[in-house]
Amino acid sequence: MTLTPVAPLPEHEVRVRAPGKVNLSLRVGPREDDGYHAVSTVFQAVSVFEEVVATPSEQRTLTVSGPQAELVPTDGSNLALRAAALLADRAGIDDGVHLHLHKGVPVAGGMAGGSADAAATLVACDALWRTGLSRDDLLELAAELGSDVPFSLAGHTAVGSGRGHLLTPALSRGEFHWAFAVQDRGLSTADVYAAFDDLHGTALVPDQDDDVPLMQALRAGDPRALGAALHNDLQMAALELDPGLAEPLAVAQDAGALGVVVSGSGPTVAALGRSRQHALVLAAAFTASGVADRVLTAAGPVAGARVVSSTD
Ligand SMILES: C[C@@](CO)(OP(=O)(O)O)[C@H](O)COP(=O)(O)OP(=O)(O)OC[C@H]1O[C@@H](n2ccc(N)nc2=O)[C@H](O)[C@@H]1O
Ligand SMILES: Nc1ncnc2c1ncn2[C@@H]1O[C@H](COP(=O)(O)OP(=O)(O)O)[C@@H](O)[C@H]1O
Repeated sequence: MTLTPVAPLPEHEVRVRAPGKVNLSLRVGPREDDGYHAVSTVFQAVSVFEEVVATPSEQRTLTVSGPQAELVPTDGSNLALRAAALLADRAGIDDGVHLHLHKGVPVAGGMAGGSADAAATLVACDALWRTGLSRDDLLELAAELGSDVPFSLAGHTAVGSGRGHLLTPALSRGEFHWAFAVQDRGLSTADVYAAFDDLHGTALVPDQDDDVPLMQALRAGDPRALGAALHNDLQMAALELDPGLAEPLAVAQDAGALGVVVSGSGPTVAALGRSRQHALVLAAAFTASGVADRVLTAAGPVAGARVVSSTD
């Protein structure tokens, strides 16, 4: 009798992709007693992705690759490891996991890369460990990890209230095309909110009615109207901390962007194009003028954190 060698089973591996975001509108109210500002924001998930690969392991460990990987902490402060620990705790699991993050979203760039890693890790470990938690349970854990994490899980287009963590899906037609001017230097979200307080003192409570034209532009799939309605209350604070951001803002305007805005707390600058082709023209203008360390193009909206492959 001859024995046919059996190929080893592939190691169980779950691969999840989660998108970055741009805040189409970010309206900031006063700082509340919990230290957070009440916000009203309209998020759009864009096709710049983080990928998280989760495999079983004795310990909980992490490796990182991609542009700016050296800027990402690999200790317990990493949002992905915090997400795995929180999920294990809530689900009563003490399995280890190895997480590999491949970063496509700028680090500390105002596009929620860390939040995307956390959301992707919740989805990956939930699948690996078969926790049986519901989507709503995962959204609750996401909100504990950070204000932007629920949106990274949900994706598409949504209005965020509270700290930005309470989401209402918003209607949006068609695709919008963006060019992003990315900087190697990051901006700390906490510092930008503190600079906002210094500039504005007692901010007004944000009013969602201010975003009616923006919501109409989304429903109509009208990039010109969307460009005119882009708004970011943190932009002045980001410019105060990083005056050099005036340059990519001006370059995009001169190159005919339909609208240009600092993404979230910055320093990434987002420029809206008329079409995919026009977004490439805007990206070329960023590159030619030397105002960005890296340039990306992307389309939105796209889905939130999703399993892309699983060996089991
Ligand atoms: C500005 C925004 C816009 O979407 O995104 P980023 O630019 O960071 O991507 C968000 O409000 C950031 O969300 P996120 O990055 O998840 O922040 P968190 O970890 O929750 O908070 C980091 C710090 O930011 C400040 N913070 C955050 C959210 C909020 N509504 N008010 C705040 O004052 C607090 O000082 C907090 O300690
Ligand atoms: N998985 C992660 N990826 C990136 N940064 C992380 C991660 N976990 C923790 N951090 C820390 O969070 C900071 C902000 O991260 P990031 O989410 O990229 O930016 P932003 O909040 O501007 O969207 C980083 O400077 C880094 O110190």
